[in-house]
Amino acid sequence: MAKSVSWSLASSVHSQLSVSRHNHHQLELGMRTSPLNFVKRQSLNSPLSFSSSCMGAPTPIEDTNRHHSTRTAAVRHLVGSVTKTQGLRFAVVVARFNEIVTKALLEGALNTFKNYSVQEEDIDVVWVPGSFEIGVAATKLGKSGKYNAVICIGAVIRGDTTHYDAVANSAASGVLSAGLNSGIPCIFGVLTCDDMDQALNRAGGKSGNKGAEAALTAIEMASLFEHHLSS
Ligand SMILES: Nc1c(NC[C@H](O)[C@H](O)[C@H](O)CO)[nH]c(=O)[nH]c1=O
Ligand SMILES: CC(=O)[C@@H](O)COP(=O)(O)O
Repeated sequence: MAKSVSWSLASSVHSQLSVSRHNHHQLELGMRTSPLNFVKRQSLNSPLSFSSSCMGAPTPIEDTNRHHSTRTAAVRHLVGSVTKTQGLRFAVVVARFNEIVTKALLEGALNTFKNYSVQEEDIDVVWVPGSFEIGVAATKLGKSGKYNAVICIGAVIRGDTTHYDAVANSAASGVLSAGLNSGIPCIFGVLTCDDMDQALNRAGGKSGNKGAEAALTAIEMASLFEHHLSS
């Protein structure tokens, strides 16, 4: 049986995960300049080159981290692959409240699925009135057994009262509970913003598209569960 051993992880899985996710984002935006350019170029050429599915000779990523590294063949690192998407199924729960924002987030998510070869017939989009309702729908979808991951999209924008805090906190804990109770990754793609400008900037504006990032997270988690954590 093939063992899931990564040779290239050095100081921490988490640090490279964040670098890699950032890379995918940058890849979409076409930006390649960064102090971490060398490491990033590795991942740009070979998405998730540290992935458990990529065996072989140590990579330059490892060499750059030699002093922090505790490389050993006995340690297994299990990481989802964003390139192994075949057969993965996703549900996207979208809140209609602040629809101008949530539609743009959804579009970002669907574009990412397309870019990573997730088939349209493997995606269901489920609409709910507001972010408060996302959790219960995500729980139902997660428990249905039909999906490898559920993406939750909403936009909570601060008003004059404390209502914002109630809706934002409920949305976050609802999505968290949905994942924990269903055992299916439920991804938090709910914006919590002070004003509409902040929200639009994160829905395809100058701060990127959080829906696209949520979709990439969903793919990675779906792959992790399907290829490494299923019993
Ligand atoms: N104010 C926002 C809401 N409010 C609506 C609630 O989510 C919910 O639908 C209602 O309280 C009925 O249960 N929803 C958002 O998504 N964003 C907001 O800014
Ligand atoms: C999420 C919200 O808080 C918002 O729509 C409600 O606004 P307000 O606090 O002015 O009632």
